[in-house]
Amino acid sequence: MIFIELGLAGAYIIQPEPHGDKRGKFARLVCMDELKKIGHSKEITQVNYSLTRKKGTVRGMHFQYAPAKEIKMVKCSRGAVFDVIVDLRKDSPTLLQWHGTVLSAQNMKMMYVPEGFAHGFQTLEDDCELLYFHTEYYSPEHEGAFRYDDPLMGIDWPEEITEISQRDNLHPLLQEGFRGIL
Ligand SMILES: Cc1cn([C@H]2C[C@H](O)[C@@H](COP(=O)(O)OP(=O)(O)O[C@H]3O[C@@H](C)C(=O)[C@@H](O)[C@H]3O)O2)c(=O)[nH]c1=O
Repeated sequence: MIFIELGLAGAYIIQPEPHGDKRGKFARLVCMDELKKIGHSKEITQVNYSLTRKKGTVRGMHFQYAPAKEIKMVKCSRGAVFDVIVDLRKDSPTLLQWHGTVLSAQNMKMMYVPEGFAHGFQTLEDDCELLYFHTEYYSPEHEGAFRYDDPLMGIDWPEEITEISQRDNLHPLLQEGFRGIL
């Protein structure tokens, strides 16, 4: 398991190191012992799954406020997605900066999303499956979100947007002068 530091402090790409043989592959995806290397000690409370049917679909941008703020690790287990995180941490020198990486079943990469970050993705193929490993329980009353096309961060989605939930389409833009969360 390799941890690749991103320009947004505390965020990583986790690169699993699969063992291959003629049957296929075996890989560890989450290992609390290895995660200590990046200072991670919180337990995983939930593992969630999503299937997105259509190429070009966007889901996001989502986060949870304190006291339900969470770390999540995101893995694409089928297909390929452009996965995006946005730094929303108050006083962070990279506040409102975003990072996007292709996660695919093939490359096995996982996004390590720290607390205080928003997350979203766009599918690059039909029928994409994601697995999420969370450190907090789902808490609708602490959910936060903003629009995927918020000009404050100007995420450069790689594909034409073909599908988005009504809820995601109605999220507000972040206010001018937004100072972050946490
Ligand atoms: C996120 C979530 C949703 N739900 C329910 C609420 C709703 O009825 C249904 C679908 O929820 P949503 O429309 O919010 O699903 P979705 O838009 O896929 O939400 C996900 O988006 C990506 C970008 C993330 O980062 C995830 O953490 C999560 O927020 O599932 C849960 O029961 N538990 C959960 O943890």
